[in-house]
Amino acid sequence: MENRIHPSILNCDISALGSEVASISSADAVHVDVMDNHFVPNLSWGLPVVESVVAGPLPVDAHLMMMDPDRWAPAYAEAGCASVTFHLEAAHAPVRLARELHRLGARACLALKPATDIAPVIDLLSEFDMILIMTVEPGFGGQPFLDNQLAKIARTRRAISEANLDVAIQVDGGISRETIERASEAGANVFVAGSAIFRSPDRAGEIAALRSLADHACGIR
Ligand SMILES: O=C(CO)[C@H](O)[C@H](O)COP(=O)(O)O
Ligand SMILES: [Fe+2]
Repeated sequence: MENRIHPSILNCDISALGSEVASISSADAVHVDVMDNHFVPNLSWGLPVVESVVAGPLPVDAHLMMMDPDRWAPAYAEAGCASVTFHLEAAHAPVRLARELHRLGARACLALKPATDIAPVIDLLSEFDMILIMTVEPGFGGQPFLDNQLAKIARTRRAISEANLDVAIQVDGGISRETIERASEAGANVFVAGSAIFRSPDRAGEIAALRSLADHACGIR
């Protein structure tokens, strides 16, 4: 499975959104964090900002950290996001919502906070294109990677292989040159990195370095 790098623009310079996104054009998609100050203790932006990122050069991976995604997530698919990620902890009917996102032409992704077990949703994996295993508590960029999520990544990858499914595993939070190999070895293949990329003076170089480390760690050369 191909490794993908999705820079998070959470801590980019929003006053220069166009050139900030252009600076990561070698990435596979741009990860846009939507926070509602209820599901997480932080507020970022909503649909109008996401729509302006959709108008840019990269596919948009929308990470919705919000209550009641059943009500709000379909609008992000309608806006043209390539994938829409909602949290299991906040969803009322995750399967119905995944099917609705697919009907609207987006990929559907299910996110789990660090304390949420994958076991109760193993039988639902076939409904999703991607599972997001949070490697920090959602809400803020720049937090340290939680190694205690590696076993969950490995369990999820095993379950996907055993069911012979083609489901990506995304990791988000604390991904850097120091941590990406561990996540890749455990079975992740889509890597969100915010501060590691946006704090780098050479963003294209950082994206290439992360991709290369992930490729080597899982055996792609
Ligand atoms: O979802 C998120 C936070 O809830 C962000 O995508 C994530 O934190 C990225 O930032 P960093 O790479 O700096 O940890
Ligand atoms: Fe995120």
